[in-house]
Amino acid sequence: MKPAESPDEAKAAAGFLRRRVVSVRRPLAWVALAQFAQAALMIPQYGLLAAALDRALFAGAGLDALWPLLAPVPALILLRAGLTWLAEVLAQGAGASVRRAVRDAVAARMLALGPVRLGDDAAGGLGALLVEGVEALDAYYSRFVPAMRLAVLVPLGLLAVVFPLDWMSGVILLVTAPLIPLFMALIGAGAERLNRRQWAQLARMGGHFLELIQGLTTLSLFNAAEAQAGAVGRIAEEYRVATMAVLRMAFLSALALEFFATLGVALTAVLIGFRLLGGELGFERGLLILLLAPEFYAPLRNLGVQYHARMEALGTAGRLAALLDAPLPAAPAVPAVPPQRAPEIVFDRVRLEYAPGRVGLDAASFTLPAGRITALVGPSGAGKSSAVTLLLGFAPATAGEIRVDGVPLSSFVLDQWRARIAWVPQRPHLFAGSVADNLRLGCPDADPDAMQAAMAAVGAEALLESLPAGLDTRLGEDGAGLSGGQARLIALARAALRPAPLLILDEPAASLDGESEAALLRALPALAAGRTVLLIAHRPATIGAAERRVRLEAGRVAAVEEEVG
Ligand SMILES: Nc1ncnc2c1ncn2[C@@H]1O[C@H](COP(=O)(O)OP(=O)(O)OP(=O)(O)O)[C@@H](O)[C@H]1O
Repeated sequence: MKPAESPDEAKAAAGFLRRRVVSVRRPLAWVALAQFAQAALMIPQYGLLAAALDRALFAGAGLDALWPLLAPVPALILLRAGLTWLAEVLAQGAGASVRRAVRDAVAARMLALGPVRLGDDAAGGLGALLVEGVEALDAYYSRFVPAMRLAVLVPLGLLAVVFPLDWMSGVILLVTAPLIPLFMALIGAGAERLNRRQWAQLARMGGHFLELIQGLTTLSLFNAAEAQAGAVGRIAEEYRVATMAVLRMAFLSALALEFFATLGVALTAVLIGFRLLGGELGFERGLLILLLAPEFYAPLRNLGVQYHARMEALGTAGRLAALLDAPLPAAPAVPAVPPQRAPEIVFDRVRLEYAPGRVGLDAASFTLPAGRITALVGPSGAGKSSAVTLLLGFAPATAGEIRVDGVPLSSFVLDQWRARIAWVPQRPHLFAGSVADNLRLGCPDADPDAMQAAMAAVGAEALLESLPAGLDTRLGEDGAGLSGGQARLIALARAALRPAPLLILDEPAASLDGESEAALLRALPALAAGRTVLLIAHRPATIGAAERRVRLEAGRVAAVEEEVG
């Protein structure tokens, strides 16, 4: 996804943030109430202090006379502290709940879109979006939204108190207050653009870092690690420049806010001072207004401080909105039930065009007969994986149709259809966890006996014996701790364990030694029993294990060979 730059995308970002306020409306209402109550208690607190000082200074009152005025003050301070704490806890809860909901939604969307539709996004960029991007939303909901409400409620409330006390001070507050939001809005537009740029740099840097880590071996071997590290360094420098621009803007706006707020307080103080001297205003009243004046500007200044939270959230919301609004594969109007038994699959003049000019399959017609092993063969780029991409529902056919027992593939609900498929991709992924955890992905309620049988079925008994804790052996991320061939054997056992009538194997013997390959090929008929098998194969031995061979060339079927006898 590109950085959110156009006005439409900026609007989508703001809409995205607003829509989510609704989901935390209740806790945020409580936050506003607690904060407003906390601010309201300031009035009796300062009122009592002003009265006590007035009596002490001008009426010579002793501690006995002042005691009833001062006694409630500590209780008011404690109560205000309690309310501040409560508002903070509630605000943090609201922020956390939005983050959780957005992360769940983004993760679900990524799963629903699948690898082909997500293809434009570098993994690092998506990772940054899920982690830092969602994190940036927190302060918007836990700080900015409450600050915005308080910036309206408290000044209005205080004006209602100050006007009856002294209309002149009321007018000064009323006139100077709008200058702060006005100035904020003026610099806001520039800050928004800078924040989006900063975010785009961060996503780019994430992508480069991930590539650097994933490709470390290749880069070291080609002596290119330094060049790549240099590229990361350059991007980090660009990120620093973008960040400094954001900070400069933040400091500039803070300076302006402080200036206007201080000016307002100073103006109020000077006018109160003159009128105190002239005897036009009582001391108690003047002092109370003077104590309240900074509190009048405080929520507005706080809003200015929290404004960068909005900018930061807007910087990532555009990308989150684009991801969450990306069109999902259309669900069938009248879903069909996918087959329970080995199906016959027909590709009927199927075309897959990933993007204009990027053709994976071109009017390809072939059949995978029910219960038999069909090999898709052909040179690299011929369209073999594209056929699998279509079967797995990661992309829809651009033209033509795939039928499963005569029913169009598009009439199945994707999840239900995928539940009927056992798949071993070219580079199978193993997750951090035990071997058993990885096997159970294929069949969640498989018991240890079934798992051992599955390992035996793919000729992996020797591997199982060599693992220090057998099925309970812990694996690192992406099967770290296993060789490529060992990881493939576990992925094959995972597919063997899955009770699915369609088995798709993408070059199953890749990275296996001769002995393991022979064991796997011996096990293949048992593995394939009762299933329709699609085998992508390059190696002659693997191709030989198939009963039918469909040769693809440049996305088209070049030949179909049937085993005789
Ligand atoms: N996600 C994608 N986006 C754009 N083009 C793609 C994508 N995946 C594959 N292609 C293109 O589609 C064509 C067929 O690729 P495919 O991966 O299906 O070939 P293959 O026969 O499986 O090759 P190999 O044996 O190397 O795996 C290629 O020209 C490839 O560049």
